[in-house]
Amino acid sequence: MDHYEAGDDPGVTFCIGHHEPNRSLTVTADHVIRAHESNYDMLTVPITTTHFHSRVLSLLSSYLSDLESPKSDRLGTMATSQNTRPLVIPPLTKLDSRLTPNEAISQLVGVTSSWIDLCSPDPLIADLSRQVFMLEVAYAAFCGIGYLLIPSPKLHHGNLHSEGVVYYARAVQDALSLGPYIQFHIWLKMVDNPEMEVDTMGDLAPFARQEYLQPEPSSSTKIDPFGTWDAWDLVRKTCKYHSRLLVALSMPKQLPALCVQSRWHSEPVHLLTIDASSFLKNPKGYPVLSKAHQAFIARLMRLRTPPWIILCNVGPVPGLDEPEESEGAQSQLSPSEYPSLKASKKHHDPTPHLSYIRNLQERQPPRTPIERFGTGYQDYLQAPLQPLTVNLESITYEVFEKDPIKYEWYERAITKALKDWADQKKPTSHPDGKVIVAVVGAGRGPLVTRALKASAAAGVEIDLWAVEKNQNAFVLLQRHNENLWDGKVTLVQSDMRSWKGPRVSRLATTTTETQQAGDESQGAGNAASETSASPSGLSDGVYTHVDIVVSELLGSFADNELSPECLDGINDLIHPAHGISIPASYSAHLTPISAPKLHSDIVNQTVSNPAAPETPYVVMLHAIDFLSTAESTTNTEPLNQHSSSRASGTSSPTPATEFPTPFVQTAWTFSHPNRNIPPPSQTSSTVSNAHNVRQTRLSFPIQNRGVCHGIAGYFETVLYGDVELSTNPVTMDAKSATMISWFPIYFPLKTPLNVPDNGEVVVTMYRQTDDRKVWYEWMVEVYALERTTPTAAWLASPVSPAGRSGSPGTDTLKGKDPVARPQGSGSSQPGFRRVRVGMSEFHSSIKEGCLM
Ligand SMILES: C[S@@+](CC[C@H](N)C(=O)[O-])C[C@H]1O[C@@H](n2cnc3c(N)ncnc32)[C@H](O)[C@@H]1O
Repeated sequence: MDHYEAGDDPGVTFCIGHHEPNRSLTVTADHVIRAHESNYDMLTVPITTTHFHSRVLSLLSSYLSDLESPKSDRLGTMATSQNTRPLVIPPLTKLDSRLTPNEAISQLVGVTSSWIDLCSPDPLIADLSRQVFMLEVAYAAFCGIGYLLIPSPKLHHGNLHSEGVVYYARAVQDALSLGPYIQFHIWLKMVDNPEMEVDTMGDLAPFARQEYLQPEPSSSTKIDPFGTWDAWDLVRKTCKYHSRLLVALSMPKQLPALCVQSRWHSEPVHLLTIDASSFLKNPKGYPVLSKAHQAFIARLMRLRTPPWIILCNVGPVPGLDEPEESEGAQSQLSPSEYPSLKASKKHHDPTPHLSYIRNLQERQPPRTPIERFGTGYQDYLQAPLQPLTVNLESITYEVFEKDPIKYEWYERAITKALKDWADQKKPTSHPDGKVIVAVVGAGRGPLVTRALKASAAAGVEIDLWAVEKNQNAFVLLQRHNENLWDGKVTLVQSDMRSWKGPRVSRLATTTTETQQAGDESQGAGNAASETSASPSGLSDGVYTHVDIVVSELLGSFADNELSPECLDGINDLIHPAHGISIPASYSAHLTPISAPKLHSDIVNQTVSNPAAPETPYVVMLHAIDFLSTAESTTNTEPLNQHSSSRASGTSSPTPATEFPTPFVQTAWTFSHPNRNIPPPSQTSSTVSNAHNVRQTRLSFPIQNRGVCHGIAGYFETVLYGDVELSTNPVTMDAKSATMISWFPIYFPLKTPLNVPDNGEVVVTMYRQTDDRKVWYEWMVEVYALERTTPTAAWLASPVSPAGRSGSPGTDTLKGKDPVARPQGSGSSQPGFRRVRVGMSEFHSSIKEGCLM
């Protein structure tokens, strides 16, 4: 592949904003220019003023003073007409907002009021909050605001936990229609820490009437690592994965476990807010972020849409919130250049947090060639190739040929096979003693070149044949044979399934003649034609076997581009005793994933393409979360999360300590030559493909609750001996690191399935065929672990986010994969049983099946 100079990479540019919660001015274009001069890219603005806040509070208190205490009606409901009598907030006045439609508006992120409580259990407070929110959204939309930051739902009300999030979600759903050009960012903490959720002066929450609150004898103060994610999940589901509904993630001083970081990495985090309190101080007293924070930011910045960073409570923008500071010069210093605070005044940096983040931007690790190769393909859904019915373009072959590993590994495999052939003194199928090698599906010929190199490296003479059905690529093969290969290769333009095999002369060969001969045994339509430099006396030639067949017909899920069917077509041509196929075998691997972005894209596509949710896609998986991981979630083993695509693009190896290792299992395997193909039926003219049907049912323990949107698929292949290729994230580094030819495959679920903590996902999958095409069928079941008898063990092992105590129903784990198995096996634990709590429909890609 191309070599990139480090200087070629423009790197990531951070977009950085400034948040001042009490900004009390009308932000104009001048202010924005001043912010730009200070090196900020944008500013936040509150939609309404303290005047509006006071107005709502006085309205509420006078209303409450006239109100009778809430009572239940005869049916025991508190929602009587008396209790829900509406309090209507009059429209905004000029004192209620400083926002005005001006040239600055596109550089602003509006912030709705944080003092409301859309989740309040008191219908009066919830409704009042909803009105405030709607007035603010409507006014922001009127002014032309494009981005809104919506403070998070309040999760704790006395003893009630997350009960009102659905009211919040419903209000956001309305807001999406009210502001049709606004992107809504729900401002969420990474974890739910009840102690961090404190009411401040003027908040509406404390006005909730006691009658609606549960008594609070033992209110839990336990941190729930997935508590805020749960709230987000509810909101985005209510809003049907709306494309304008995004996450603003607040980065805490103490980062949560990797499994929580991974979860947020898979969600549409478009704003990342960093409060001054999340910074540490370096020895010189300057604000810096911990290594873990830096790594998390680096991870987010490699996403297809990197989030904007908003700095909060970091002091004023010079000349804006505090005009006297405007003289201060903006500094851009590397950490070593940071002056001591005690240093002279001329080094005073008025925006040290911003300088640090800008410096961090400069220090982002350069993207690897592979990352650059895949730029723009992260989470981009591509339909798999139809290799038999569609002839590839030259540019597609060109992309394949950039792979720095694949061809190298093929050459190693062929070299080893030839050496072994010679060492084992195996007879050859050629009367001259040459080993007959056929590259089938030769494309533009890179494997042909490698086979010639392997022959030279091994010191073993070969008779080389190249078979290709793409007539356009065949032109290049002819040209290469003349210019690169010295006419040493016999070219056959044919579908390999109708090729009769190599013909050799019993006579000694010469290489003087080039001729094209119709294969008399073929019909005119699919005639195989040979362009041959040898042997001479072709008319006397006899068909013989191939000793080594070399092919590269693999798809992202191994067999999905019909390698088994194509190689079956030449199975009988391979020498029955000594013949070798490179690859010797290949297997499909899978694991369930959370992939909200892919789900949202497929939902959108379904409008025009009803088959969209039942299509397996080739996709460079990036914003995903592995639901089943093989090790403790606090594990920090290095891992490349993603592999690559068949087509245009590649994987993005991610730095170490990024992801818990996924639990990836083998679905099925194919081997070649296949000595077990049943003989053709006496009673049917069509050849049965039933032997290429496969089925599997695999169980995946789930540590942390989440949503299963679909299944990620990978492949591994043994080319020859110990020479292997892999896109499986668990083995790819060991087997074929930096290979770029394939992205993973993704089997979506029409309806995502929620999975509980310590749950289990069971995937059932088929490879189906009707002798004309091949397709896949898949379904997912979700199991929860139910306690049947109380045991001391259960009481002593509550659900732990940082390391599960056991997993249910792993009885189908057959230990096929050489990875550490998740601990425990819930179904075999005494006192537990598996309960099915969710199930997808059977999905089938028959409409998009691969034609044989
Ligand atoms: C993935 S490409 C590989 C091309 C080349 N070997 C390489 O590695 O760059 C697969 C090639 O096999 C060819 N092919 C697929 N099925 C075939 C068949 N049944 N008979 C002949 N060629 C086939 C395709 O046209 C394509 O050129």
